[in-house]
Amino acid sequence: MSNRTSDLVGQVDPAQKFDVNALRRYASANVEGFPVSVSKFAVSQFGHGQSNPTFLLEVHSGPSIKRYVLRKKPPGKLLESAHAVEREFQVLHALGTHTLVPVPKVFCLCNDSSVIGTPFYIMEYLEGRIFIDPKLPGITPIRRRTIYNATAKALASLHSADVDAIGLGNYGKRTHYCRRQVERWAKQYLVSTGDGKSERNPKMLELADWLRHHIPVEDSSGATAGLVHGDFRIDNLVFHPVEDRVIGILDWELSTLGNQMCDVAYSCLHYIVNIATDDIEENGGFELSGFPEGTPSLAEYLSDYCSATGRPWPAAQWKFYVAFSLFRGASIYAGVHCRWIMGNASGGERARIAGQKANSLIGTAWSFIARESVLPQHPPSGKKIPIEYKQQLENRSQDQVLSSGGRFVPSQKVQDLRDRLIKFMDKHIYPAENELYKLAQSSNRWTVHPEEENLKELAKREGLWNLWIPVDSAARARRILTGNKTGSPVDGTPDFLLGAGLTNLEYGYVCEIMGRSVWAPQVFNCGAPDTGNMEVLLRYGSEEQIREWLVPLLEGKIRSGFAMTEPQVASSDATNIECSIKRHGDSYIINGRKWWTSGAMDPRCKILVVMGKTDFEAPQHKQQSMILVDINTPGVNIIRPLSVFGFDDAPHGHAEISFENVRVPAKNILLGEGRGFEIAQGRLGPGRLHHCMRLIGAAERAMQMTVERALKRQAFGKLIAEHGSFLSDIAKSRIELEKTRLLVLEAADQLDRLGNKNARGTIAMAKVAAPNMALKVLDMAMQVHGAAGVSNDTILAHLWATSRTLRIADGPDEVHLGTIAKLELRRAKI
Ligand SMILES: Cc1cc2nc3c(=O)[nH]c(=O)nc-3n(C[C@H](O)[C@H](O)[C@H](O)COP(=O)(O)OP(=O)(O)OC[C@H]3O[C@@H](n4cnc5c(N)ncnc54)[C@H](O)[C@@H]3O)c2cc1C
Repeated sequence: MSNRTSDLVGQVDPAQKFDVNALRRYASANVEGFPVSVSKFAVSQFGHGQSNPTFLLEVHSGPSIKRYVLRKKPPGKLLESAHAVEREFQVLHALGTHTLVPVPKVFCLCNDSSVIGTPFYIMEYLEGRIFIDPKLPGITPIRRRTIYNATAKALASLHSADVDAIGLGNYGKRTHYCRRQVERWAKQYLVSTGDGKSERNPKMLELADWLRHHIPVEDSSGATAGLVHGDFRIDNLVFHPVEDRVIGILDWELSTLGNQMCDVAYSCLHYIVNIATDDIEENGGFELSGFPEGTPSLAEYLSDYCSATGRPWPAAQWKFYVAFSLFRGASIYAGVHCRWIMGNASGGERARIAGQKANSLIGTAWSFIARESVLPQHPPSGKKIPIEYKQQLENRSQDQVLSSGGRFVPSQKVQDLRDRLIKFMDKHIYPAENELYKLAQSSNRWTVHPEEENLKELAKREGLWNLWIPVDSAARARRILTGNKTGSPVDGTPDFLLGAGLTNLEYGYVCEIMGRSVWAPQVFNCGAPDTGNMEVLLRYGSEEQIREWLVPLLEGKIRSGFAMTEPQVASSDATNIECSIKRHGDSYIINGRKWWTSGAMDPRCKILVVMGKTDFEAPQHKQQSMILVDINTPGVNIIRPLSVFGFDDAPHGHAEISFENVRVPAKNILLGEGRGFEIAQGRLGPGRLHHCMRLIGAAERAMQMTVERALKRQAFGKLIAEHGSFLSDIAKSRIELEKTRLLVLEAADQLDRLGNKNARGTIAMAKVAAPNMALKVLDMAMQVHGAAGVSNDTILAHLWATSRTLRIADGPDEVHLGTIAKLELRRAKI
């Protein structure tokens, strides 16, 4: 069984209390995005872990609650070089900024002890699961293997960090790590034991001698050197709330540069000894007490690590590394016990038995040294990959399209962007979903959650911004904004606003990831209807329109709406539209009624693209025009928000709006009178495909949730995953999803190569196929989730409602089917 991170907190230990008001003042001045008006500031303490006291900060501001984690040095006199929170901050900052190693984001470091008594830092709170017991009780055997594999991969990822490239080149000395460590922990042991302290064990001093004489040669060459975590155990990892992958590696107090095999051995100690917090028995590890079903053997775990890092098999040196880890553990426990005796250990009563645990580890080290063989000469054969491991590899290939060639294989650049997006979603979007929903369901629903704006800034900084902008449209904007005739990037241009230079096909691979959450697209400034409206301005906007409206939209400072559909006429046929746009001197006067103007309820919405008729007598497709209307213009009346199966999509919303004698400057017309249809075609092609791409992501999330659920829940004596009907449903869903993904990518590719008009048939096919596929997959997912699936406790119902609207919005299925059929018949006639 796992613990939710939030379950591990309790009241603050009286010995650890500090000035909460001083902390609050400091945080509001130094933590970016810290709420301005705080109604309640609650502090609780994490009970798990015994070294640097760690606290949960809950900051209430109106209906929203933000959570942070604070880590500080313990109060009182401390052992030299221990509890270095400054170093923890440094390593977390470097890894979080420059690598994909899963770590919580850090906000600020305070070295000033006058604030709360000791230095401290504040970091992101990760909502997830922590497995305190390495036996993983309550977890199905097949998931145990995945969790262990994820652990080996997390260790491999941190060991693969290029410390010189990320500013940690001087974080420690790389060579002779073990030699220095043996001396350090021997010395620490002496300091912690003796008169009036923990009782000294002579076997520990002998153990230090044995280690001094068996240090591996690689320790002096630095061959196994790099970033070392120093306390890498499964209970220092936060796993995703439902998925079996690591989202955060915690507790970096002992990190440094050095011999990474020490980390590896330490992460395996539960195979050798029972390190459960309140058990002091010797030699009680998995190898003796038995493996919980599904757990990989030590050799299999090591082999996972070695293949992820490309490390040689460590059979020859293994005895040293394990003995050293036990030795170091014993010294740490002796230190904890010593601090308990002196009355300043965080971790309270558990610290009391730490002296006995130290002796137990010393005893285990000597029995391990006495063993004849500690590891097979070679890693286990890779021939028999367990089914669940295979499954994980297959899952991986859904997220990491392997670059082994083929037509729809993204470039390295796109793959990198995709990886970064996946990490961003894991770290920031999924954990924020609940908070965002809470506000969207409260009486303040039509306000923007500050976290959404914070995430936008973060996405901008990480270069995950405006990725939807096609290369050609970016070039036009660049030409207009910089006067550079070639449209190629030049120094000083606002280039970060103009996307990553992706084609529509390339965008398909990344947009799909955003579609996994209804909240994600706008965080990356890639949400509808803004992208369609920005596309209109990029392609057809005058220089003045671009400067006034496009730039703030690209910056994400404002949002927009697209007002075409009207309640009184069948708007799937836009020739029916009745809204009038009449020229009067230097102005146009607009009169009409629109509904389903998405985004118009959003307080950030400042501009509407309105479609209406400038000439009711002109040929049928020349009557319509599009015009820009500032939403604050007199006569623009927001009548009500509409809802979809009860979801009003606050704060974005879908508005009914009346336009009563709305006067706008004539220069607001787009492209010219009678050009509305032409613009609509340009707007709708890519916009439709974006919907399809996001629907692939929604279906992919549903598949993932379905599988996870089916592997956890039992009905009639077996897992849902073991029932035949489920197997058939999930397989069929996968077929549907993959077919549709290929069709959507094909349409995007045709859009790039053939243009909007010539790609329209395939775009229409994708527009019909994608929502219908997503609905089927989501329906299956809801079925597997039972009643929970149709409730708002999972995201499935909202994703289903959104997918259902896309059989109507941006053209009902029948209209697209008509287009496909017409083209098919025309082809037959040729
Ligand atoms: C959540 C949501 C968001 C939206 N956002 C926007 C927005 O931001 N801006 C905007 O302007 N509009 C928006 N819309 C409106 C949407 O684009 C229209 O609803 C859509 O174009 C259909 O128009 P209509 O509702 O008038 O249906 P109608 O045109 O009345 O059509 C009703 C039905 O008639 C049938 N039908 C229509 N044409 C044919 C045909 N050729 N052959 C056979 N049967 C046919 C279909 O079954 C169709 O569903 C949104 C809609 C929803 C649900």
